[in-house]
This record gives sequence, structure tokens and C-alpha cells, in this order.
Amino acid sequence: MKLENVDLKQPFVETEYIKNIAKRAMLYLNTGYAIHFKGPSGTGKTSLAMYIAKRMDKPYQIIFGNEEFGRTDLIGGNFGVTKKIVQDNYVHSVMKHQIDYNQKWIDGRLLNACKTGATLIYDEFTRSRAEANNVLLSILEEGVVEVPLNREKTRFVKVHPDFRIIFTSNPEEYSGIYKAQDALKSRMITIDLDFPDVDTELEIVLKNTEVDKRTAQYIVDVVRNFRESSSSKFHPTIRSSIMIANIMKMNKINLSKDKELEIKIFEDILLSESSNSQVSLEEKKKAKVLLEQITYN
Ligand SMILES: Nc1ncnc2c1ncn2[C@@H]1O[C@H](COP(=O)(O)OP(=O)(O)OP(=O)(O)O)[C@@H](O)[C@H]1O
Repeated sequence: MKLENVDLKQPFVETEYIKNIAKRAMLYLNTGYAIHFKGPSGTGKTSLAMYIAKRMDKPYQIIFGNEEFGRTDLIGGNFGVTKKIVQDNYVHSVMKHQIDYNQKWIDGRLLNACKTGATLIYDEFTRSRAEANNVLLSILEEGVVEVPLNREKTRFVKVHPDFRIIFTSNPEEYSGIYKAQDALKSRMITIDLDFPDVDTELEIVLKNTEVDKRTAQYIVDVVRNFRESSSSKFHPTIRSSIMIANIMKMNKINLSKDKELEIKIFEDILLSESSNSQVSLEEKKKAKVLLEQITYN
């Protein structure tokens, strides 16, 4: 299981658009419901989830959905088989291998958050299989965690009243995404996120890079024009704008000084996002022509 302590040192942009979403999310969480940010890659779901988790004023953790996840990764399990080499008391040249099966139960992040009343972000939860995520049903519905003791026995742990969970997910048509079970979806409030408004996108680029405002505005305009007017296969994310801005700033590339290089940078970044792996060569060529038109305007 990949887990990280959340790093909230990253600058966070709070425009009216974001404030509105955050306000609703906090209302639902404060009432005791689980929330779910769903939307295309790079629309700011994880950043928003982290920001909200921090505002809950409770300890918070993040786990990342993964198709290899099992119940043990979320709840915990018995770990620790130790192997000892022991010297025989009588015949010193004889060594005995002793395997110690004294296993110890270790709580998984989900169980730990349920016990301690922490806020848990389950990022991209639909990358995990339904068999792993099923454990969430009783947590969200009955407020209990089913913890298997052995093959026959299960114990039930009561969920702390302060426990909260924030889910994020990408649309189902993305590769590596499982359909979330209806039973699970009906136990959370889903807020659909799309690309933010132009002011928010511009602020995000400015906060994440040290590029000047004129350059940031130009990059955001080109990226948004391309996103909105190209075939549906190309949806460059805010990440692309941040990358282009960083490249321009760090390499002291001035706008319009070397138009050819500028267009190539846009092409390389905007056409290489992972969601474009299915795009044919022909479509890429058309996209390049379009990009050239946008950057010359
Ligand atoms: N409100 C914000 N303030 C500052 N930076 C932001 C904000 N929203 C998004 N970003 C930046 O935009 C980029 C994409 O955001 P993020 O990773 O949160 O999107 P996502 O929707 O979770 O993407 P994915 O689905 O691919 O994981 C990141 O570099 C992030 O730092």
C-alpha cells in the first residue's frame, strides 16, 4: 500500500470557484457524510481534498487506490514471521533453523483512521477492486469496521464519531478504473469537478511557478483554447500549463522571441499527456496544426 503524509506546504489557490466547492464539501463532511470529488485528471481533485482535510482540524492521512489492494491493505493484517538460527547446546557445529510464527496484528490506514477519528483521503479509490473497497460499506452505513480475526471469526470495531473520508476518482472511461459499486456510491456525496474557470487556472499557474503574469496569461489562454477547440481526445490539464510555465521561467524563454521553440514546447507537453495514448498519428498532426494557429493568434 502506498501511503504518504500529506504535504500541505504547496501553495493553494482559493478563488470564488474553489471557495464555493469547499464550502459545500465542508457542510457535508460536518454533517457526517463521506464526500467524493469526481472529474477528469488534473482538475484539482487531490489538491482540494488535501486542503479540505486540513481544514477539518483533525489528523489526516492519504491513501492511493491501487488495483493490487486487498482488504488487508485497508484494514490491516497479521504480519511478522521471524526465522532464527540457533546453535545446538550439545553439538556446537549443528545449527537449527527456528521459525517463529508469533504474528502481530498491524492496523491498516483505514482502520487506524476509523479508530482515531482522523480524516482519510482515499485518492483514486476506483483504481482498487470492489473486493477491497467492500469493507467501506459497513463503515459508511453502520459505523462499524469488520475486522477478520481468523478464517472463522470476525470482530467489529466501532467507528470514531470524528472519522471522515474524502474520496476522489477519475471518470470510468479512463484506463485502470473500476466502476464504483452502486452501494458505495449511494453512501457518499459526489461533487463533479471540471476544469476550473480561467481566473482560477491563471492563479494556479502563478502560485505554482514564478512566471510573470503576462506569460502565465498567454500559456493559460493557449492551453484552454486548445482544450476547448481540439478533438475530445485532447484535454490538457492544469499540470501542462504549470510545466510550460516552469520551462519558460527556468530557461528564461521570452514569449515570441523564438516562436518555433515556443510552439515545439507547447506541442511536446500538450500532446504527451497520458490520456492521449490512444490518439492516432493523423489526429496528432491535426492537433499540431491547430496548436500552431492558436499560438500565432
Ligand atoms: N487550488 C489549487 N491551488 C494550487 N494548485 C492547484 C490547485 N488545484 C490544482 N492545483 C495544481 O494543479 C495540478 C493538478 O492538481 P491535482 O493533482 O490536485 O489534480 P487531480 O484532479 O487530482 O489530478 P489526477 O486525477 O490526475 O490525480 C497540481 O500540480 C496541483 O498542484
